[in-house]
Amino acid sequence: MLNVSPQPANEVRPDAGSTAFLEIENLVKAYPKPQGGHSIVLDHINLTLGEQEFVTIVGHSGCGKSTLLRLVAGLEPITQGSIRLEGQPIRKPGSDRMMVFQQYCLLPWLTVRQNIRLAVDEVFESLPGARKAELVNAHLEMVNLVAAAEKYPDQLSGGMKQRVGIARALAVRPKILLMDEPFGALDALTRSKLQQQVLRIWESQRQAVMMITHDIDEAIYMSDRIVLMTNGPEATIGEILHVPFPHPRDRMAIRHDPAYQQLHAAALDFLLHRFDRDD
Ligand SMILES: Nc1ncnc2c1ncn2[C@@H]1O[C@H](COP(=O)(O)OP(=O)(O)OP(=O)(O)O)[C@@H](O)[C@H]1O
Repeated sequence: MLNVSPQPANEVRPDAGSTAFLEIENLVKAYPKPQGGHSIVLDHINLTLGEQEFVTIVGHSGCGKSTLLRLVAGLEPITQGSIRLEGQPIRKPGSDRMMVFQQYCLLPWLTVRQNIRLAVDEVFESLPGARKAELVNAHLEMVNLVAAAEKYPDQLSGGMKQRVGIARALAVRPKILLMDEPFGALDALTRSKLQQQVLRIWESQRQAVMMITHDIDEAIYMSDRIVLMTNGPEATIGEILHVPFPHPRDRMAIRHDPAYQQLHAAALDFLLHRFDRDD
């Protein structure tokens, strides 16, 4: 039987074959309280990601998952500790770290093509126009949106909007893709199709991904490691589950593997028994 036993949370290693790429070390994030003092949201987070690794972050609502992603994106200052990408401390946002949000954040007055082109224009300012157009076309194709390229966001379904968001993020060739519940607003069927589509893209062009999800099946299907966070305040990494299935993955085939059931049970046990939460 495959080993899915959790790694101790503070001995986090990238997968074999990957180099240490993103390093989060003793990361603390605190926010000031209105009545004075601080509330610590994230407490001593240690995590290392390989440059081709797909990691999911799972934890109860409010534990600080989005905060962690925003810190990696450089959207907020860290309180203590460090985050380094290829050895360089992250201090501000950059096109090497692109975010995809649950709510699609497309500009409604621009077409699908223009939404993607805008990002390409901003990041590859000096690239010839024809080359930028090629990049946009390649990414429209990647997410099967060529036929919808001249449509506006309000003419698209939720799944199509999210595909635009993903194409826009990938078109600027980030070193790491940060996804905050990217399928959270979609119906089950669209969600399942888009999970598969994103996984196929990732399998063909491997890059570092950090993705937040509340869905254990999604985490097992898509990621190499599942980072389970303890409850907030002062949340930290409680456990990390290694997903042993090689890529490309077949959703139905892995579901029948005993290791799948074991992983599922381990994640549920963590969330429901060891770090339960009454909302
Ligand atoms: N700018 C801020 N100022 C003060 N507190 C904040 C700020 N941003 C987030 N928090 C607090 O940090 C905690 C973690 O929030 P965060 O959104 O990161 O959690 P989450 O795990 O992503 O939640 P969910 O799963 O519901 O999206 C919450 O208690 C939240 O109220």
